[in-house]
Amino acid sequence: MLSGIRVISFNHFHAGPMAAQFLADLGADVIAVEPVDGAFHRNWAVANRFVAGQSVNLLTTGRNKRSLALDMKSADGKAIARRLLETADAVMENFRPGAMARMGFGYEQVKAFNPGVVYASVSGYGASGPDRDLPGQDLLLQARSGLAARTGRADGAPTPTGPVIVDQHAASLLAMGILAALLGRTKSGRGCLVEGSLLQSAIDLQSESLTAWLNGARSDTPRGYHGLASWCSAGPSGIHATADGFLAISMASPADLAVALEMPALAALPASAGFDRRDEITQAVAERLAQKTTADWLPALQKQAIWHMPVKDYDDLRDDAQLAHLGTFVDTQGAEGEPVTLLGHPLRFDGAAPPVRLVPQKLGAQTRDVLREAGYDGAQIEAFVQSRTVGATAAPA
Ligand SMILES: CC(C)(COP(=O)(O)OP(=O)(O)OC[C@H]1O[C@@H](n2cnc3c(N)ncnc32)[C@H](O)[C@@H]1OP(=O)(O)O)[C@@H](O)C(=O)NCCC(=O)NCCSC(=O)C(=O)O
Repeated sequence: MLSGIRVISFNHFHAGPMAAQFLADLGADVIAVEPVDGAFHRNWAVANRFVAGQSVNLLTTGRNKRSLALDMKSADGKAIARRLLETADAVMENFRPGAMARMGFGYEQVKAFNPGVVYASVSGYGASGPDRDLPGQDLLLQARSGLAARTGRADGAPTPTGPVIVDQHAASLLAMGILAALLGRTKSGRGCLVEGSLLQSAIDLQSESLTAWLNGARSDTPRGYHGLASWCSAGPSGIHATADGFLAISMASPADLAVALEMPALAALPASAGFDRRDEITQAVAERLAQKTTADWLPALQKQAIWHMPVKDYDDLRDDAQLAHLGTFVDTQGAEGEPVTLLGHPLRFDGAAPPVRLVPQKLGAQTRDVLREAGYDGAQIEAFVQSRTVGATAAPA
């Protein structure tokens, strides 16, 4: 779909590499440029988090990309980068604001020699403003944005929602922005600067609850599902313990619950009681659910068409027939032939998910190929390797 589109990705950590991977999955030629010692996300893992010699972070975001190791602070590295960037449809980076410009390749600098370029940046807090230089990291932004304060148990401490969800959303938004800019360019001929931030991603994740709050809705419950979304979720929406596990119940009317859970006291209540008497209903339902196992409850909940779901953990996901049907997990071979399991691309096009064309590559695996394509000859490339301007893992051709 994006075949013929060249993306030069200067990303590290999660948000930038993940956004680049979306484009790579869709067929773009994504060249991931890393320092000659490797980017943080390639190297960041204590020993037991390396899978088959590669960091989990690289396995997560390295799919379908070519790897170029390049010292962007050396004169030769800058010359190579310049040559590559002249051919770029899109450039991506997620360093702190100003880092790319210091290396000579900020938006204005690249636009001067590649006027049609789409240039995409993710920062922690925005490219300008009082907090622009703060380190941007998922957990910090969950704390900063209200997400942690509103999540967790109602009576517990602020709780992050899970690993790197803010980065993941920032990546999706950035990929969407890049695609829109590329599409716009086909009509106008002009490129543009696309900027995202983890802060705005974290805010965007809370669009429903925050919009309600901004418009006057308040909850007595500081945290938990009702603290986060009380304005649109009636009791007993939430996760409740059964005798042997947990069940999510969502948006059920008291009358339906009365039948499914055999709670006659609920039968006469109007649907609005789910809001007006939420705490009372929630407590009663929680007590009732705890009396039987999850499996015991399922037939009645299904019969009454109550929206429900047993809470699953990762072990369950591997055996989930629907996920398998969707091709969610891709068992393949890593860069050295070792067995690895990757996540597949989450969208389908004409019924099929984009394939894994390239597993996450060793650092600099395509350095020589990319430099040859850029017009350098074998002797020049080996001289760059010797001087550590580039890092290359493949044998000289
Ligand atoms: C993640 C960061 C806090 C990491 O900060 P730092 O490690 O201090 O890196 P900085 O971005 O400040 O600077 C990167 C430096 O690397 C240099 N650099 C980069 N690429 C190269 C190459 N190829 N060659 C030579 N030097 C290079 C670049 O010039 C900068 O140098 P100098 O100019 O000399 O400084 C920040 O990058 C950041 O806030 N990024 C924006 C938000 C974001 O996407 N965060 C990732 C979240 S991941 C996450 O939340 C998670 O995984 O969990």
